[in-house]
Amino acid sequence: MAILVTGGAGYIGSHMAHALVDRGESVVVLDDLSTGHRHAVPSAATLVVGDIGDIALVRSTIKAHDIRDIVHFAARIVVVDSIAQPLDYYMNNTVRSRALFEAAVTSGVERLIFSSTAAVYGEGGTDLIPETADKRPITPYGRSKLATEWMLTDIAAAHPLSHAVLRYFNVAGADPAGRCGQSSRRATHLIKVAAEAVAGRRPHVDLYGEDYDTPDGTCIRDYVHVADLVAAHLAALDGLRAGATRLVYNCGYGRGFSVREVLNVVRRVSKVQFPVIVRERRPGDPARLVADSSRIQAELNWRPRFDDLEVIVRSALEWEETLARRQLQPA
Ligand SMILES: NC(=O)c1ccc[n+]([C@@H]2O[C@H](COP(=O)([O-])OP(=O)(O)OC[C@H]3O[C@@H](n4cnc5c(N)ncnc54)[C@H](O)[C@@H]3O)[C@@H](O)[C@H]2O)c1
Ligand SMILES: O=c1ccn([C@@H]2O[C@H](COP(=O)(O)OP(=O)(O)O[C@H]3O[C@H](CO)[C@@H](O)[C@H](O)[C@H]3O)[C@@H](O)[C@H]2O)c(=O)[nH]1
Repeated sequence: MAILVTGGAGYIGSHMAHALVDRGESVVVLDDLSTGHRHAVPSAATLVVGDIGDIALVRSTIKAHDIRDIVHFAARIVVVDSIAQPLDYYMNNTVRSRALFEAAVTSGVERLIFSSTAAVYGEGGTDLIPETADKRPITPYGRSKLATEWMLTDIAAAHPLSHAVLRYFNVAGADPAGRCGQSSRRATHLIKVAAEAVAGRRPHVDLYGEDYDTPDGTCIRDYVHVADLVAAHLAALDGLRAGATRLVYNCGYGRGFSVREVLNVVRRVSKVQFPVIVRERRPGDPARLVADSSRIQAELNWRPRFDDLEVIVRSALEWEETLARRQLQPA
């Protein structure tokens, strides 16, 4: 019996794959390596290179490895790209997820965890966002994920598929054991981009907009350490295995930091004064997204261990150094 991790060669999925191996599970990763890396997959896991939309491949993988659980990370994730390439985002995030779900329900998979996003909420407003908040995504990325959530809800109402929907806020940092981290070929995430600037891999950081209706005019996000996020997945998996049929949780800390604050922390921790250039707003950026994560804390007893922006930044910087050392950073 094994657990299938789609997108397990990617940033978050590889951390989950390591955590599952660490606790003695048999892990199969399905990844097309479009943005993922072979080196991120734990050596104890089986890597199947292929597409989640390939129903025959997914079915044969489920059968060959007696898969009962799927953790579904595979997706396109760059919000601004989704605005320029909506067809690609709906295809990869929604249509191919449908194929994966069909293969799952017709092959007797019992449980599935889906990577959703704070982007389903759209403009977050000034309060903490609970799971019950209105879903008004403002980008094709957010809509492609919300459509997939709805699809999963409908499928699970008709078929015996217990599931968890985890809506991540802004994920950052790296494996505390130093085995994996964010290795994107074309990084767009703020902390990763700033870490690349510290490492001298980019000349400056662009700051997208300082005219938002926030205290310093820059966007506010809730940055969550990838190790805490993985712990939330393990708790959700255990909850499903213990009999829960549907779980929906925000994954964030409930504390927001502005872009300026994040860049200041990166400069302070790294002691590198990389240049910051103020640009126009980036399309698709809500002013503020901060989680109300009381539900996952109460129901799964999720207790973050790394909820400190300096710790997150330090972890991202260390991974950037590791990448440089191993010369794994992409051209
Ligand atoms: N990074 C964040 O801050 C964040 C926030 C909210 C939600 N998420 C969600 O978390 C998940 C993982 O994101 P990530 O940051 O690790 O991104 P990532 O790009 O590092 O990982 C995605 C992985 O999926 C693979 N993949 C993509 N399409 C595939 C397909 N059709 N078939 C097989 N493999 C495919 C890629 O090769 C890659 O390894 C995504 O679903 C994303 O929407 C991420
Ligand atoms: O070089 C950069 C990169 C980002 N930002 C700003 O930093 C903030 C955070 O941006 P980013 O790190 O790209 O994350 P988001 O766009 O908030 O989106 C991330 O977080 C979402 C959940 O909130 C996920 O769903 C997405 O996959 C993930 O990309 C935004 O205000 C950006 O405009 C900059 O100013 N300069």
